[in-house]
Amino acid sequence: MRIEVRDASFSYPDHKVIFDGLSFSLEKGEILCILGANGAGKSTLLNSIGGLFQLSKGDILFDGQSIRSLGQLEIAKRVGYVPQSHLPTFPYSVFEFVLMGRTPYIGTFSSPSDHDRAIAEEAIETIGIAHLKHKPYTEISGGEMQLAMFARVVAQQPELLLLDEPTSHLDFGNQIRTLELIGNLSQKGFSVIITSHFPDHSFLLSNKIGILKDGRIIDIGSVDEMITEENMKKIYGIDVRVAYFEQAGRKICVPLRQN
Ligand SMILES: Nc1ncnc2c1ncn2[C@@H]1O[C@H](COP(=O)(O)OP(=O)(O)OP(=O)(O)O)[C@@H](O)[C@H]1O
Repeated sequence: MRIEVRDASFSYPDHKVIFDGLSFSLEKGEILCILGANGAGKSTLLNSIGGLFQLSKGDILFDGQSIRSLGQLEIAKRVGYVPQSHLPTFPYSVFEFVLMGRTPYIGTFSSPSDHDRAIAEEAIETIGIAHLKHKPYTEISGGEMQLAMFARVVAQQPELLLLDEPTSHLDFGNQIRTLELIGNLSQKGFSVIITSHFPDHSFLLSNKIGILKDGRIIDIGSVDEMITEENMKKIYGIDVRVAYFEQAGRKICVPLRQN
């Protein structure tokens, strides 16, 4: 699905403007990684693209159609959202939680079909959490919850994935496996918008980068163009080195000692 954000602005009810006049687009199968300091407005932007927050100005278009004209069910089928974190309320099993990803496809008075169950099983296998399947969702760790949310969104089979720091609770291995999975999903045609606090991860995803600062996308471009020592200083206020690391066969971005 092609996504276009057109002259978008957003303010919370306290009238604080979070972003103003944002415009960018994303083609089907592309990954856009939004970088920005704490409080820059990354989550607010994802919530707006997912139709959870209403823009104060401008528009968001899915394949040329304004999300204002799409119903909640249509958006729920097309957009999969993995928030930064959430509080579990009911002790569903992990399997039941993942199966909920099928909700937009199940009629109000119907139950999940064998097909829905098979898709949930497959998503659980893909994410590698089969060992958690029967555990209550309220009794798993933060990282396991993040993986379960990822499985749920994979079961949902949306066209656009909105991932708010999807690796923030994950161990070193699961971070890399999740990034690879995101890369595979984009190759299958999923469009992905991801926020991250790890510029180095961008070199593993080789995606498009947008920098959100002072309520604007100050620049958008390829990883090589955007992950530079100057830009990292501009966003995070620290000195970093960006260099080609031969043994890894890729560029890396590492912070320097600041004093
Ligand atoms: N419900 C709200 N009402 C008013 N202001 C809010 C609300 N939620 C967030 N904000 C403010 O909006 C700004 C952007 O918040 P947002 O969560 O989008 O930032 P972020 O870039 O995702 O931050 P982080 O990297 O810390 O997760 C912040 O200054 C925050 O304090």
